Amino acid sequence: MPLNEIRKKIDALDNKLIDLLAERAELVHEVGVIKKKENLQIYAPEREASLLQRLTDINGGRLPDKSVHAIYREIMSCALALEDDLKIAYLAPEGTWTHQAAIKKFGHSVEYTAGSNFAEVFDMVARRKCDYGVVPIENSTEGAVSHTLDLFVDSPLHICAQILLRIDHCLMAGIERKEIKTIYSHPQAFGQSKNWLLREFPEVDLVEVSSTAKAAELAKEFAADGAAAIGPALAAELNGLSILETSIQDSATNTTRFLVIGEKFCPQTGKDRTSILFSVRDRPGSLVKALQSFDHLNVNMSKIESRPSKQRDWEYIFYVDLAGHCEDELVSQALEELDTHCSMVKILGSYPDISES
Ligand SMILES: O=C(O)C(=O)C[C@]1(C(=O)O)C=C[C@@H](O)C=C1
Repeated sequence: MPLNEIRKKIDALDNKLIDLLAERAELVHEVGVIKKKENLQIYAPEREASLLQRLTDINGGRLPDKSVHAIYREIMSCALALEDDLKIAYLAPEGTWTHQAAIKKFGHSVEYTAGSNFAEVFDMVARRKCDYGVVPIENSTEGAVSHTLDLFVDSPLHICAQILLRIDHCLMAGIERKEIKTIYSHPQAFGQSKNWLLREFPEVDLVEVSSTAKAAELAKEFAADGAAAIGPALAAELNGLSILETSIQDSATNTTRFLVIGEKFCPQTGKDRTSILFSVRDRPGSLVKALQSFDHLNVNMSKIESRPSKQRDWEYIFYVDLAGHCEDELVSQALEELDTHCSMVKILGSYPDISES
């Protein structure tokens, strides 16, 4: 078929797509009206998870599932903006990995507000200045983000979704590689690129700052003093810096897990994850007995972290992730049993256990 004929067919299809999208938007508007009347959450991660799964199941065309998901991410982003002016809090400045994780989950049509640190992100959601916040919880090479874990202890917020984001760090600067005297970055990014830094820049000063995007801003500001930064390519672009090397992290599959925090839990989807925190009574065997609650009921525990309680020296709070939803029969029984061995149990949230980054 000649090119102009094919383009005519594409135009006709695009006209149909626009009509279909408009029809979808009408229905989404109706959903929004019902949700507001019944005081339901506008963002419905359980519905998004089942919708994306259904698209994967029916997709038999040339487009890979990843592309279909990306298109629908933006369609659902428009829906969220249409139903309400959804506001999402992330770690400032623009271009941080947290910002990129937030966009991966909520798309480009919702509003974003930057907090200067993670405590402020929690606070903006708790004070209802934002509907949801995005915070990192763990990295596949560097482990837990302890600051986020600590913030959950006193927060009334819940976890309603998770985001997995592949992290590819770049070395960026406004100067040449041989002129670099100082490299700025976030401690997690330094940790994720440790071996590369020791090999390539053993003599250079490493300065920790609050985010990788902030590091890029400093690399620009102090270029004349020999400054460079480690962080996302987007931060280089936003600050007009050159990328001197890509993919410098020690693990090729370096991935960070982020959490979406909000006021309410997410309903069951059939493939969920539950995050809890607890502290045990100061008695022999109490931690073992607490953990046996999961084993007895065959509930899989996928993660455990401990943090100082900050109330008394050598007293700890444990963070555990479980397979299943807290309303699932076995998980709920395991949590009841756990309660009998603990001085405190807090369910942080149950949310869809997505596995693709
Ligand atoms: O079904 C809903 O609850 C909607 O609000 C619609 C919709 C969609 O566009 O399909 C939009 C946002 C939600 O997070 C999930 C789904």
